[in-house]
Amino acid sequence: MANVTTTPQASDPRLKLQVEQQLGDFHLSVALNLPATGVSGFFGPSGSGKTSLLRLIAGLERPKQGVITLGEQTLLDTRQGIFVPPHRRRIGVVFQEARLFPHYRVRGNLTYGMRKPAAQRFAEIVELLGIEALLERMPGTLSGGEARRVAIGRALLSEPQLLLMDEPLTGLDGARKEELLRYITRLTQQVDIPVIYVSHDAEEITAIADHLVVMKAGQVRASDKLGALLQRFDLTHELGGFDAASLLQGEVVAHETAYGLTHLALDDNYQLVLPGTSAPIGSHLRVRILARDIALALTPPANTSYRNQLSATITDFITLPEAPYTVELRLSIGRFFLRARLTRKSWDEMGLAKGMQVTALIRSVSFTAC
Ligand SMILES: Nc1ncnc2c1ncn2[C@@H]1O[C@H](COP(=O)(O)OP(=O)(O)OP(=O)(O)O)[C@@H](O)[C@H]1O
Repeated sequence: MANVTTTPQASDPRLKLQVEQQLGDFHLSVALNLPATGVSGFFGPSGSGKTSLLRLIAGLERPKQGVITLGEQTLLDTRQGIFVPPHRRRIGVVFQEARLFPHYRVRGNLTYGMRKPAAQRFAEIVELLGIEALLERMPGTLSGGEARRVAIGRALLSEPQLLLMDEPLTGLDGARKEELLRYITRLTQQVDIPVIYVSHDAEEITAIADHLVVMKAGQVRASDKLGALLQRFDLTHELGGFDAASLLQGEVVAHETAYGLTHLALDDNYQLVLPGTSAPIGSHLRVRILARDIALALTPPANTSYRNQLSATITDFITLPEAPYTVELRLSIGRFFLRARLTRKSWDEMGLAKGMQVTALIRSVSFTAC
């Protein structure tokens, strides 16, 4: 797909912002550098300031004080009196609700505001979002998920240099939510436009984000690669608590079709067995595993139904004050890291300690591809 931006080094921050804003009793105070590529998730509880921050980036609000730059371009500099209005920022915004024009067909909604070069990409984007069959329909006849897909298509066809998505799955039921999340994930992998994705749902954000910004009470609590933040004990509560998880990425190397299993190579030494996927051999896949779905053994057990037995080292552990009877562990598996959680009783009885070699036992069904 055509690239609407120049291709900066991945390490170059694309969006830099430093803003202060008072909204009634709420004070937003944020300094951030976000990467040029991939999906940056804004995550935090309701009222932490995610939407307010998004509105500042889009130019829908003008902060009292701050600087926002996107690549080489200054969008805001209050000291120099620079404020680029929203329609000149080339930032696509997808809100919680689709906000389509009710009297235009889907095709008209998509082409409204479409920049000329994007016309060649029309068919490609329509296909990517699976909305070919909807082009002649009126917005009022679309389901919630379909309308969101059209809204995403419209934002993309305006050739944005940055795409903002504010809780695009809100209000959809389980199946529709999963379907739209799949479309969005595929889209963000194929369209070379950085995305900021706002959500308060830990599972949703870990499925889609590459970089994560954790917001709390108008401030940035943490900002880093998602995989790195998921390993942090101090963010356990924020990032899912009981559902704390790790991510692993690898290459699909085999499908056991007779048993509905897929083999994923993390590197030359480590392979995972997962529920079967349709991902082609050679493609890369990201999988999520909950800390509570990992068991440990001191030696590799024989005759077990665990399909994954991985040699691991305990690199760190902690007992969190909110869960005194469990032990949170970090395991290294080659160059990869996994979170695990055991009862304190197992930890004591097995005589576990930092630096010990163990076998991590994981059922194949515990992995979710994302
Ligand atoms: N114009 C405004 N005037 C007064 N208070 C405001 C205004 N806009 C936002 N706020 C307050 O700022 C806080 C942050 O709101 P914001 O919508 O950014 O949070 P959020 O993290 O996106 O929450 P949610 O997940 O519920 O959408 C809230 O307490 C909200 O009531």
